[in-house]
Amino acid sequence: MRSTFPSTAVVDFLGSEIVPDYETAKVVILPIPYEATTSYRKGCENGPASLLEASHQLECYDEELDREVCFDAGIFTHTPIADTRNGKSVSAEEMLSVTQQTLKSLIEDQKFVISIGGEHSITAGVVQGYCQGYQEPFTVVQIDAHGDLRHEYEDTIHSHACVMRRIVNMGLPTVQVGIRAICQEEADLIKEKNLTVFRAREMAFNLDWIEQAIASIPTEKVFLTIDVDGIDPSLIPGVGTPEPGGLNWYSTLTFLRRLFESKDVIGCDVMELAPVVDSVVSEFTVAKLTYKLIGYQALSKGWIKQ
Ligand SMILES: N=C(N)NCCCCNCCCN
Ligand SMILES: [Mn+2]
Ligand SMILES: [Mn+2]
Repeated sequence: MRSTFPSTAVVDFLGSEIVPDYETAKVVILPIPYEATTSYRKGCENGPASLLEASHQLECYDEELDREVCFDAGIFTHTPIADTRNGKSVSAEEMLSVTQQTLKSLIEDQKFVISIGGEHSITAGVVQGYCQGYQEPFTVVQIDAHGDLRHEYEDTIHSHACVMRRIVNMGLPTVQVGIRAICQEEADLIKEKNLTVFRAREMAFNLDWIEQAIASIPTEKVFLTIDVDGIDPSLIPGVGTPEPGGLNWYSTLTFLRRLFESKDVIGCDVMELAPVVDSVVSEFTVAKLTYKLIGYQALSKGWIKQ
């Protein structure tokens, strides 16, 4: 029986029976159960454990890709870092530093890392790890309801509502998809810096948005950050700041498959899952989304076992 609250015990993605050694795994799932600045509904520090627990209900066989992707990829689940559960306090600086260092060393080991959060501010540390691990330029592609472009929010520049501003300030190109909630400051910044933003309202009536978004990415390498509130809250109600009018399931998958086949995706994160008591819809959907990312990467990198 599933307990009402996710336990803090670490469970492996998809279950321990299929877990490879670290050495043979191509994919590492990195849980980052950190929450400090969420502004509305709380609970994203429980996102990683609920996602991992829900992943045990996934079929290993991906019916779209016609294979048991987990055996092609080898998926190793890392121990959690920057864990704020049970009232533990972790400063933003500590979280960013441990996240960056952990990513850097996983990248050196040539792992494809999917970081799972936790609040979106973590992505600044993840991206810093990629800046250190990769010499070539890359674009940060963000799926999100929110622009996350404020300079600061509620007295901190490390708020989840500011993470893309941090990334823009790092000098990296960005492409934002699914955006439908921004403030005046963000609207001004988008115009001033001519940022590439695909707005959910326009995407709903423009079936060509997927090809336009791919074409707008200026580099071969991409880091993908998914704030799960970018997807419609009817599919993933377990988020802290829900916004109506989000991406639907098959448009999301079509976009992701095209992204992985046309670009070199160097890493991803899946952030802001905040499980709802007595419903497993959100965590199961996000676990499935995570497994689809692994499948599309396996396809694009040719990790196919016969
Ligand atoms: N990235 C996010 N989740 N951002 C949330 C921003 C919340 C804005 N509240 C505005 C209230 C103003 N009265
Ligand atoms: Mn968001
Ligand atoms: Mn966000």
